[in-house]
Amino acid sequence: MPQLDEIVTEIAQEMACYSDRGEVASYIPELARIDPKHFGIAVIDAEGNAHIGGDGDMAFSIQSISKVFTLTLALGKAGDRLWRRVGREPSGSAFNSIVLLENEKGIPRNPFINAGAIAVTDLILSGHQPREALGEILHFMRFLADDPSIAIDEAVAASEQRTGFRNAALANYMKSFGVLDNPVDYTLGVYFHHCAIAMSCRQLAMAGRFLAWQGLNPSTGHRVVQAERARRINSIMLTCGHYDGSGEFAYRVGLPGKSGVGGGILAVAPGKASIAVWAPGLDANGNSHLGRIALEALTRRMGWSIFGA
Ligand SMILES: NC(=O)CC[C@H](N)C(=O)O
Repeated sequence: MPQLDEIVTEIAQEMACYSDRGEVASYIPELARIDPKHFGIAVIDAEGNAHIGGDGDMAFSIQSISKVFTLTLALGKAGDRLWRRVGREPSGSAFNSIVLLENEKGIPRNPFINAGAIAVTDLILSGHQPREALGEILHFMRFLADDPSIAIDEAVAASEQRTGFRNAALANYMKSFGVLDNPVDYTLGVYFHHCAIAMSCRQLAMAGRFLAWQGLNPSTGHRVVQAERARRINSIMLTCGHYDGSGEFAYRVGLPGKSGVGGGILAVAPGKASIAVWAPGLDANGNSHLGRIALEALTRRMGWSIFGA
């Protein structure tokens, strides 16, 4: 698709010129060192072609984007039982907020806020050692992206482990309601490490293909999940994937998407493309500032919003 190639190149050039790039996450010290000038984009189209722009092959910390893949694994393990320990409604509050947990008896609003993702990680961990659970998550990412080189950035994991007091508070609070089965330290250790997986936009867009093609890996025809499950994961990405910025993201971009504080966003144009962007500067909700602007430009030019051209 030559037109798509041109659009991706144009967007990468446009993003390089922006001066307002948002603020790099500083609460994880290792992420604070990343240069906000980076911008990467990867679009994998229906023919399986990868269109790459800017730093689209540079690895970054995927952070909360990993929550899409842990949710997929946990649903594979527990099916609808998962929804007994986590909800699927937007929270209307920050990704690391604790306020709703008291009223809702330790049941997090959705699997993408930190509390929800910690509860999902705890479910994956049950019956395993932390090392095995982490191995399963990493193996799944490598399999989906068809790339065995994907690895965890240990410096990022250690950095968050040292400073993740708020996540520890969320986990202990849920534990007090009996929502977590495993020792809090074990669950948090696996959570911090899967957030610290490093991937490029190309690798992330590859890994997201099953969500754009009804649960199938389009290049092998291999089924990752049932079509219904892919559709449902997409719906949660649309309503909850950007925390308290999910409404704005739907309004401007019009695709299911999941952000991470490393500045990445995975977005899904069903039947059309799997897309990843990366720009480390964040907006007030902790979502990539330029990443959202780039996705808005892409969906507008391609007519890809799920709400119409
Ligand atoms: N929004 C995010 O990417 C947050 C993930 C990060 N690891 C945290 O727990 O704070």
